[in-house]
Amino acid sequence: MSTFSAAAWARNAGLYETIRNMPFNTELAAGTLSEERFKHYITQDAHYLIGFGKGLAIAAAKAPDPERMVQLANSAQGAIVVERALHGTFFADYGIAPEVFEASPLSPACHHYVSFITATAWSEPYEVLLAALLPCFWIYAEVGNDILARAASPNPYAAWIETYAGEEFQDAVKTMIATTDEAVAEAAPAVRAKAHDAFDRAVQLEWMFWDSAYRLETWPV
Ligand SMILES: Cc1ncc(CO)c(N)n1
Repeated sequence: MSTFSAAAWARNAGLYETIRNMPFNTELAAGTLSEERFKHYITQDAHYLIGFGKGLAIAAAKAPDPERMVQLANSAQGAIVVERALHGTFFADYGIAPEVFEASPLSPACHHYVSFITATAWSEPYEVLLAALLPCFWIYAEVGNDILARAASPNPYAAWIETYAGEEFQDAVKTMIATTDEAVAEAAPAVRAKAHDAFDRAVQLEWMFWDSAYRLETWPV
């Protein structure tokens, strides 16, 4: 049987192609993405990263051995470090005041994604939780590399691109893939099937997150 990650990626290869060609990512690479759309994105992403960090911290608590605990706890910290960077430099550069951020609601797509992660974190076993968190790493590593390869230079979004195409993030992703494969390899078939469902759902939610930023999504009522 192939590794979980190879099977999961193969199931989502078509959707990954769709994601990398989304207007948000194409325009970000070209440097033509509107500031309004990028601001919507980083505001929602700051909200998202707090939920993502919480999911990773719960995964750390569920980990079967101290090595994995430390790794996942470090990733939880990493998510908050990126969130702080958004809050610091990015919010300052784009004129997003802290109180404006505090008062901003999660968009429907962000709310859905964070709710999915926290529900999975509290209700599902370790293997399924890792599978739900893996696309957040893996899709960004692939999209980051893909955008870097075709990015216009200079690009107003260079700092964002470097975060995800950078070696530190790329290494964290490789470790997360290995950790997920190791966990799912020992899981019962029913758990492996749930892990696939969680991975597929997270890839869909990644698409929805970028799409919602592009549409400047708000609550309809
Ligand atoms: C929505 C989303 N998914 C994944 C990442 C990468 O951690 C991010 N910053 N935001």
